[in-house]
Amino acid sequence: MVFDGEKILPEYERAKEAYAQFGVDTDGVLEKMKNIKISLHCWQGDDVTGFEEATKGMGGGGILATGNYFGKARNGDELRQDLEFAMSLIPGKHKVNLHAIYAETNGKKVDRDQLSVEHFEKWINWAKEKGIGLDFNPTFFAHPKASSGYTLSSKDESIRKFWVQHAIKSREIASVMGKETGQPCINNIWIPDGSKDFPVQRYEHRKILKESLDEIFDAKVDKQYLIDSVESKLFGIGSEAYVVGSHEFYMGYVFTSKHDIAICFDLGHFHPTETISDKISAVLAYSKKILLHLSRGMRWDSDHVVILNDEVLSVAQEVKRTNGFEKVYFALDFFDASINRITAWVTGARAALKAILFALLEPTHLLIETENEGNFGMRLALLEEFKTLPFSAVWNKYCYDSGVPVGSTWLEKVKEYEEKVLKNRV
Ligand SMILES: C[C@H](O)[C@H](O)[C@@H](O)C(=O)CO
Ligand SMILES: [Mn+2]
Repeated sequence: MVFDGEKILPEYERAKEAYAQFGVDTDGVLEKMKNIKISLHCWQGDDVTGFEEATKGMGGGGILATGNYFGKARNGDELRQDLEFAMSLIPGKHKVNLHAIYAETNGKKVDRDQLSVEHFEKWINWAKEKGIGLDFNPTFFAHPKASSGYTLSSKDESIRKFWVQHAIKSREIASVMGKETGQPCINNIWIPDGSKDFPVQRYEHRKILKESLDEIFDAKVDKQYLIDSVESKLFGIGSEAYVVGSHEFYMGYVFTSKHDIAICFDLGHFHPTETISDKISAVLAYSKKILLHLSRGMRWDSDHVVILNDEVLSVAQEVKRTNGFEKVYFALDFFDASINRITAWVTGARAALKAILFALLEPTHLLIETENEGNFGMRLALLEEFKTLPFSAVWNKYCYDSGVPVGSTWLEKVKEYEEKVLKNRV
């Protein structure tokens, strides 16, 4: 299929008219898309391995990338090269999300409680050069001090202190990343703490976690460019019965903390029939910020590649309908090692952007009118009609304007990259 200006532009003009009939200004929506940022998670590029020699491939903490597709990035340069290539296929200017295990320490063993900004210099310089923002995550898994299943909620004071120190260091690193790139850096805390079978002491660990979080957030770190967030989970591999940092735990924590902390909702971290979309307006009634980890739960797994499914669409619609684009931050979180990793990134990012564009193109004002009139039949019928407006012509225009491949043509570029670059990584 060939996509060029001669095809894209007239199709867009027709789509523009179709949307205008419902009072939607497509040019205005495309302008808004320029401000939409998705944080691209670096860990899809190497199956969450990281660069620490001592813990490489240690896994643990419920994090498990399955599959053995060739060509995964083996070091910082390869990972940055792959990210750059993926970003060249994704419309818009986005961010990159790092984990502490992606520190570059020049072959020196630096334990996580000793990490500092110098170990992320290459990432920061690269981000500045590309004009992209960075986000950050302390890594509480794949480490001998996490092998008991408890980190920040550990009863062993030396273990707990180690992880508190790691979290404080991470906040310091994120704060500098934000300042250096001139864009807020979100430092997200997710811990794997929990147990396989039913514990009898649920409260004790939660009390300890609360104390650890207080210590972490009480530490004086410049917050001008730093956004703190905490992420809950329902269960993980090895923590099927009990997760210390549950949804209720963190909701209570962020709403009662004296510090400004965002809650992170991972789409794969809830009961299979529970939706994030309904939580957005509930939380925005109390909080100014939400971080979303866009993922796709599949039975026991929470980390499949994002696709344009009902839930991702509903999430984007809720953000639009609550006027929440300034308050909700979008990040990707999945890891699939069974397919080309660039394909995974690009598919997920393009799906998320499609959902956001679709939501922005919604004639919401008409839906509100019918709802206020109590005409719910009309609301339902309009929602169905809007699904077949010529969305794809606007999406193609967005890709075209952004200078990235239109339609499925990006897959040819991935094939070339696979041949030229990925196949040489043995
Ligand atoms: C690697 C990430 O931090 C991790 O996926 C976390 O965000 C999560 O969702 C764990 O299930
Ligand atoms: Mn997550």
